[in-house]
Amino acid sequence: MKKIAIAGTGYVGLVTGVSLAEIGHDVICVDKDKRKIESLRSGKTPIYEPGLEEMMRKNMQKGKLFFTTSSFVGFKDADMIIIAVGTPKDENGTLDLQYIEQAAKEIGRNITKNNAMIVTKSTVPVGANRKIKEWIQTELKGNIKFFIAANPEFLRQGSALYDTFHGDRIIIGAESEEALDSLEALYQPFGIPIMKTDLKSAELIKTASNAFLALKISYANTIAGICEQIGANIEDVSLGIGMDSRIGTSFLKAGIGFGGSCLPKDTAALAGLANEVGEPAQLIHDILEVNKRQELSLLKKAIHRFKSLKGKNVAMLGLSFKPETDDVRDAASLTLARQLVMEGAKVTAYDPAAVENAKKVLGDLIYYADSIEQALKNADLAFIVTEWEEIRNIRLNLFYEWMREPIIFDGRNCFQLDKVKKCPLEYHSIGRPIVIGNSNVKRQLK
Ligand SMILES: NC(=O)C1=CN([C@@H]2O[C@H](COP(=O)(O)OP(=O)(O)OC[C@H]3O[C@@H](n4cnc5c(N)ncnc54)[C@H](O)[C@@H]3O)[C@@H](O)[C@H]2O)C=CC1
Ligand SMILES: O=C(O)[C@H]1O[C@H](OP(=O)(O)OP(=O)(O)OC[C@H]2O[C@@H](n3ccc(=O)[nH]c3=O)[C@H](O)[C@@H]2O)[C@H](O)[C@@H](O)[C@@H]1O
Repeated sequence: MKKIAIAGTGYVGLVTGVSLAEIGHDVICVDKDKRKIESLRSGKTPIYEPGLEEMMRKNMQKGKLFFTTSSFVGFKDADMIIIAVGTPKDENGTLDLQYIEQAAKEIGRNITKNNAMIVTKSTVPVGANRKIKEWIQTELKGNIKFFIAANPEFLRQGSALYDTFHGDRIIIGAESEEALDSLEALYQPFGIPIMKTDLKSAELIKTASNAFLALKISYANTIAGICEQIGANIEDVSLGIGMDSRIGTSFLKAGIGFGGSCLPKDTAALAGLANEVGEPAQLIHDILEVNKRQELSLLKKAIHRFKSLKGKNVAMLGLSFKPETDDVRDAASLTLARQLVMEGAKVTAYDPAAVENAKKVLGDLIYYADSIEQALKNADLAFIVTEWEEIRNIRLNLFYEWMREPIIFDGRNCFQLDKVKKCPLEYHSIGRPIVIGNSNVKRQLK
């Protein structure tokens, strides 16, 4: 078994570290963030990810998994170091490599083992692994040989552990056969198909994959717009398109747009790369344009419906960029909340996991509720932004019971239209006809 160090204990680093410990390696996770490391040492994961905390504690108890803030302690005698630090968007929309550079230099200063493998899991622009090699080399003491490899990560937040053990493929890119073979051996126990390639191809596979997923969503959202104009139903249209096995049904779900820390950022990075190398790539720019419009499409419908939202009590159900995560990075909820407030609305939001993170971004711009009921009480209209199970399972009559006016703008098409029709609701969704439900309504919809 190898001694493996991980730089960065975010979604990717922590899940990777826990999973490698689970298959028997000795893992030490290094992070600059003292609070995170303290929390991890006490057995608490700072992120919400199903099954992760239990597996982490088990491996800590077995003595297979450690956490430190010290690069020296983490990297000094590691056989392999996996870089999993963040690569956020910089002000030009490209991937910011400052944390990668710091980590690479710390690795260079601290590695002692000859033939150590330095593996980059963070999503990086094409060419970054070459830079990583140079950054390590500038700091190396003595004549230590090391290998670099690109090993992009494809896990999804909310199902990160499941994806690590059941992913579709593992991509490894390296300059030498030795490095490729060593990584192949590491990943064989996961029983997932492994593809070996060169460094640049591995790097490009990552951003091109995320941009393709984003493309499918923007395509579905574009078709949803057409559905609204002609009175068709996007749910059926997407299903019908996706039943062609060459297309596939996944990632064709129309909604309020894609968010999260990766799809928007990686699509922008790919568009940036195309610009940089002088390759026309309007298609990739359009993916982002469609998404920007989509985030505000429901708001437009609400403004059209009410003429003005000034003074309206608006309930917002869901803040995270998708269910089963507390992450609000690039979530549609943020754009929508800000815009609603600009329109003069009073917004009260509920989310089962993401309120604390949303508060860090939105502060007291909006109100936060402890329950769906509290958010909906006396609301003039409600937006559904994230399809948490709890939200999908609301008994439809409760909208009527709790809200001042049961008028819903559903950004995730949570409810079937024939069920809505039986309830006293006004229901607007994405790519489907507006439904004015059962007229057995005590209050007249204004
Ligand atoms: N979140 C996701 O679902 C996925 C993310 N990725 C990519 O993986 C990378 C990491 O993403 P996340 O885990 O979401 O990031 P994150 O922001 O959750 O975590 C990054 C961690 O790195 C730490 N860090 C920064 N500089 C450091 C250094 N020099 N040494 C040690 N630790 C350092 C930070 O304190 C932070 O805890 C990004 O490039 C991202 O694009 C790839 C696939 C999935
Ligand atoms: O590089 C990354 O970080 C990861 O980015 C995405 O994973 P993630 O951001 O966790 O979330 P997704 O499940 O892809 O959802 C992204 C957004 O698209 C939206 N979406 C997804 C699917 C769909 O059909 N329609 C749709 O609007 C979701 O609501 C969400 O806002 C990819 O799915 C992962 O493979 C990749 O590893």
